[in-house]
Amino acid sequence: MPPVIELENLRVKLGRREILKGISCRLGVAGQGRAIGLLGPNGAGKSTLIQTLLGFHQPLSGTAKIMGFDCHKQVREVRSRIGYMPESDSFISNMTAVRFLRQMGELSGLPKEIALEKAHETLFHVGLGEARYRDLGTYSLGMKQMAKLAQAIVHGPPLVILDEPTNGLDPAARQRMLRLVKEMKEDHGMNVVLCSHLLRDVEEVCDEVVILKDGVVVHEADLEAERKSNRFFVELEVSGDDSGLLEGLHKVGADGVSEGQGRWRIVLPPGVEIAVVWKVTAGEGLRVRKLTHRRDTLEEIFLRAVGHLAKTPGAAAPQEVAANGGL
Ligand SMILES: Nc1ncnc2c1ncn2[C@@H]1O[C@H](COP(=O)(O)OP(=O)(O)OP(=O)(O)O)[C@@H](O)[C@H]1O
Repeated sequence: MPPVIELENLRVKLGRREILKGISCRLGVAGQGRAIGLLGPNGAGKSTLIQTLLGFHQPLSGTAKIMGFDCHKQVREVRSRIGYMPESDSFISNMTAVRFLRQMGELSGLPKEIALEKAHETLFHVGLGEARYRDLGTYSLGMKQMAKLAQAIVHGPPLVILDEPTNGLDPAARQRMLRLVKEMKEDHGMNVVLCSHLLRDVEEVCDEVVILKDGVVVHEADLEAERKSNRFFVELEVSGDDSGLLEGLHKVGADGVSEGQGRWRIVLPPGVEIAVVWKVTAGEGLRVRKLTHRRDTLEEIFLRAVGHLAKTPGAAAPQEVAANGGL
């Protein structure tokens, strides 16, 4: 199956600065509803990449393709297959939602009557049915986000790019937005690119992630596969002579790093249960003072990729970072 997005040594220059510095990756699978998280610290080049996919920037070299179509040379083919929800508002404020959506549908190639029908249908779908005849300028922030989502999907594109879709939403509205995104991929087979600073959102809906930093891809991860693998990270504190602990761990297929003073960081591979840690420590005659375990989170994957966390468990982190679920 061909990828939905295919980047081949993509370089993009804005003004005199090279922003994307040779990006190559294959994301999504045509015909399968998958969500791709696009992550990166501020200034990494995410918006530039999105704008290049939408055909606004001519690559300095290399190519960007969507479903096999070149984003620069075949803009019309590409745009008819993409729905785009921008981060900033892009409404005509004294226009009703239904009229706005009909126009966006028409601009995306739908015939007039079909565009009107789809406008009504989509506004009901995102929960704005009752407010569809109101001017967009009177909408609350949450309603505006939903209207932006609606205009991105009104023409039923196979690929939807969402830039910070949960920005400014309260918890209930955020859940509704994420549920709609999941439905888009699971029930309608759409591919979704989700660009967000909220790793929790990406973790909740995405199947794969690509992390950019300074215009290059620093990490790609298949979250689906990571979720299936049962890798556990264990933080252990023991008292007693722990000089034989590492060997004991290796014997059961686990690995660990001593942080000194009885503190250990241990990685358990798939299929190895936490109980083995108790067994090994008992075998070594050690007293367990503390044992906590958790899975590798997307936050850790992200921080490692952008260089804020040590690459191996137990090694000192080069920089302190706030671990609050956002970037
Ligand atoms: N028109 C432009 N001319 C020159 N440099 C630009 C232009 N637009 C953006 N840049 C620079 O390109 C770099 C990448 O910007 P971009 O907006 O793509 O990053 P981003 O990952 O989307 O960041 P953020 O998360 O803050 O939105 C930044 O350093 C920015 O200052």
